[in-house]
Amino acid sequence: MSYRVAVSGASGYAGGEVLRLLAAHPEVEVGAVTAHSSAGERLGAVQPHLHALADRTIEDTTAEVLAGHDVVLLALPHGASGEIAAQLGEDVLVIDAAADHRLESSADWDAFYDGAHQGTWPYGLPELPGGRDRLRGTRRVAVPGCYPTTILLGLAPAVASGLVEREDIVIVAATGTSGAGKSLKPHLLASEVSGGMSPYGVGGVHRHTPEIEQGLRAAAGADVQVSFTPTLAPMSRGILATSTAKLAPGTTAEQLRAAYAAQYDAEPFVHLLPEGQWPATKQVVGSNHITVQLAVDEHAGRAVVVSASDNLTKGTAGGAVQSMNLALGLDETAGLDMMGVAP
Ligand SMILES: NC(=O)C1=CN([C@@H]2O[C@H](COP(=O)(O)OP(=O)(O)OC[C@H]3O[C@@H](n4cnc5c(N)ncnc54)[C@H](OP(=O)(O)O)[C@@H]3O)[C@@H](O)[C@H]2O)C=CC1
Ligand SMILES: CC(=O)N[C@@H](CCC(=O)OP(=O)(O)O)C(=O)O
Repeated sequence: MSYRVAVSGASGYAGGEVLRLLAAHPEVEVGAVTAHSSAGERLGAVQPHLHALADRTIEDTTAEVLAGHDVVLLALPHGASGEIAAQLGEDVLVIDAAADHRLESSADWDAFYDGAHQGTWPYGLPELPGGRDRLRGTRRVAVPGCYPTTILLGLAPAVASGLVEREDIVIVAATGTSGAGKSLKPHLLASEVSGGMSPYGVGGVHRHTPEIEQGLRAAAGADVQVSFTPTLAPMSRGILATSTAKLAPGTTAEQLRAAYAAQYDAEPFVHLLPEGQWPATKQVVGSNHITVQLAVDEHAGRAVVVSASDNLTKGTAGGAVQSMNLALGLDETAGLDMMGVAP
C-alpha cells in the first residue's frame, strides 16, 4: 500500500527537503503540494533541484486541498501551521514541522512566542526515552526544532544517567543559514554572513531554550536548567553543538562513555563516534544521521559533548519522515537510508 502525503510549505527550505525525501520513499506517493505566495507556480520554478516533481503545480494551503490524504506534512511558519492544523480531520496523520505544538507549558509558549498556544502533540524525537511509544500509531506529531534535536541527542544520555549536574549546563551551537528559512532577511545577505561568524539570541532568550529544557527534563525525570547561545555560521546547512556540563561527583570518562553507548549502540541514526573522532557538519549534511562525541575535561570538572546534524534533514524533514514511519507502522528507517554528502 502506498500512503498519499500532502506537503504544505512546499516552496520553502523545510518543505523542499521533505519533498526530496518523500520522492524517494518506497511507501509514499506525493499528493498535493501547497504554499502561499507561490501558489499557482510550477514547483520546479521555486525548487529546481526537485526534478521528479518539477511539473507539479503549487496550490493554496486550504483544508479542501489537503483533504483526502493519509498524511499532511506541514512546513509552514508557526501560527499559520496551527491555524490549518485545527481544520484537519482527526483520522489524518498530521506532522507539524513548526513550533506550534511542541511545548507542554503554555507559560513557556507565552514567554517565547506570539499568538495563542495551540496545545501539545507527541514530540517527534524517537531516540528520547519513551519516544517511540509516544509516536507509534499517533495521528499528530510535533517535529522538534533543529537545535533541540541536535542538543537533546547530545545531552540526553548524560542527564538521564545522572552523571552530570542538571543545573550547570552550557550550550553553544552554530547553525547554517537555511535554519532561518528562505524569505529575505538583511542579516542573512551573503555579504553579512560569508567569511565570518556571529552570535544571536544571546542571554537565554532564544525560543529553543524552553524546548531544550523540556526534552532534557523528560530524559532526566527532573528539572534541568541550561544556558543556550546560538551562533550563525557561513554555511547553508548543518548544526554543530558544543554542550558542557559539570560532572557529578566521582564521574569517570568510562562511565560517561558507557552511558552513551548503552543508549545509542542500537540507534540507526545516532552515532557515538570512535574515541578520538569528532563530529563535523560535513559528516552528516544531506543525511538523517547525527554524530556525537564526548570527553571529560578533568581540569574544569566538566563533561564536553559535541553533536552534529543537518538542520534540514535530521533537524526537520528527516526527523519528520522518521516519525511518520513510526506513526504509520512502517520500518522507521524507510526512505532515510541516504548517507552524507562530502566534501
Ligand atoms: N529551516 C529549518 O532548518 C527548520 C525549519 N523548521 C520549521 O519549518 C517551518 C518552515 O520553515 P522554512 O522552510 O525554513 O521556512 P521558509 O520561509 O523557507 O518556507 C515557508 C513556507 O511556508 C509558506 N507560507 C508562508 N506563510 C504562509 C501562510 N500564511 N499560509 C500558508 N503557507 C505559508 C511559504 O509559502 P510561499 O513561499 O509560497 O509564500 C513557504 O512554502 C517553520 O515553522 C520552521 O520553524 C523547523 C526546523 C528547522
Ligand atoms: C539561522 C536561524 O535563524 N535559525 C533559526 C532556527 C530555528 C528553526 O528553524 O527552528 P524552528 O522550527 O523552531 O523555527 C533560529 O535560530 O530561529
